[in-house]
Amino acid sequence: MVNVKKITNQILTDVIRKRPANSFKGTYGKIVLIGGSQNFGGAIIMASLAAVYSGAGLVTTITDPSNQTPLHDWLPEAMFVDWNQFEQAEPIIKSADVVVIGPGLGTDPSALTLLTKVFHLVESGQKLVIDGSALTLLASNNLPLPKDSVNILTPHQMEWQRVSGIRIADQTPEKNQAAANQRHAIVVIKSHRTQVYADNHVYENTGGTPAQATGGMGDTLAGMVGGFVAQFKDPQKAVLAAVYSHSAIADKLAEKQYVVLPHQISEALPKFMYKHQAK
Ligand SMILES: NC(=O)C1=CN([C@@H]2O[C@H](COP(=O)(O)OP(=O)(O)OC[C@H]3O[C@@H](n4cnc5c(N)ncnc54)[C@H](O)[C@@H]3O)[C@@H](O)[C@H]2O)[C@@H](O)CC1
Ligand SMILES: Nc1ncnc2c1ncn2[C@@H]1O[C@H](COP(=O)(O)OP(=O)(O)O)[C@@H](O)[C@H]1O
Ligand SMILES: [Mg+2]
Repeated sequence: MVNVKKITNQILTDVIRKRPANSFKGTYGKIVLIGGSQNFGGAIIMASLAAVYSGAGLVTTITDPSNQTPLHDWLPEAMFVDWNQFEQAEPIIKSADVVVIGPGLGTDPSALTLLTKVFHLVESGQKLVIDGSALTLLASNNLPLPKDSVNILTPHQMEWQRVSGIRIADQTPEKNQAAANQRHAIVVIKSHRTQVYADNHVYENTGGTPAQATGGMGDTLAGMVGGFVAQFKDPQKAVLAAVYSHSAIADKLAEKQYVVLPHQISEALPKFMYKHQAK
């Protein structure tokens, strides 16, 4: 039997450090987010919002040009690169600490081309968060994961079924762990009680509310995971802290509202992280 450990609020002070006085934006990581087709622009905007509001030092969003103006309306802090201009995107991807790919990426041939290029570009020392359409493309094209990066997959149960071949009804901790180990990846399987598979350990979240069941909630988590791993040393713990924070903020908001909007989670992050940073 696999031992499933609970993720509790202890993870917050373990991970969220007090910012050293002698620091600058470079201290908090360079992150690139790739996604947002013409129809799914909101997904990459929500993910980018989460990355900036969780404290990532420098954020660049590589997306369809139709998203430039709404991105900057929501988030002047993010830089924009047109995903059709790969020669501009390439050096930015190469120099990133963290790459998040997939929110609203879509699954057309140009999305697959972009995903494949990114998989070839990422190197050791980089962290790669693979979410949404990127997971669907990975599964339908049988793409091998990049070898050298730290790979973090954030599927919901159906995306995990596509990636692993394990049907939702059969997604037991034993089977999930074997599939995560085989991929040498940190896997966040999202559901009403999200589980994290990392380095032969299994963790289960203790928070979360049906008020979170709204489009964009996972895009927001992908941006948070990116923001946390960009800043905090241990990628596994950073992922656990992001998963916990995402639902803890939602639980708090849901005490007084029927539905929690993804951008409200991002907006609450700076105060939440301030409150729960290491003393
Ligand atoms: N505003 C936007 O631009 C939005 C864009 N989105 C993007 O749309 C693309 C497609 O993602 P979707 O997830 O919507 O579509 P998918 O088709 O990939 O997955 C949804 C399917 O999975 C099933 N499913 C089973 N268990 C589930 C679970 N625990 N959680 C969620 N679904 C489960 C659903 O019933 C549904 O049939 C992604 O790139 C995503 O990032 C979505 O995030 C929605 C919002
Ligand atoms: N009933 C629920 N209880 C707790 N968390 C939920 C519930 N429904 C959805 N969530 C959370 O919302 C997020 C949904 O992710 P995902 O399906 O990828 O959304 P999207 O792709 O629309 O952004 C996950 O983090 C999941 O854990
Ligand atoms: Mg999703």
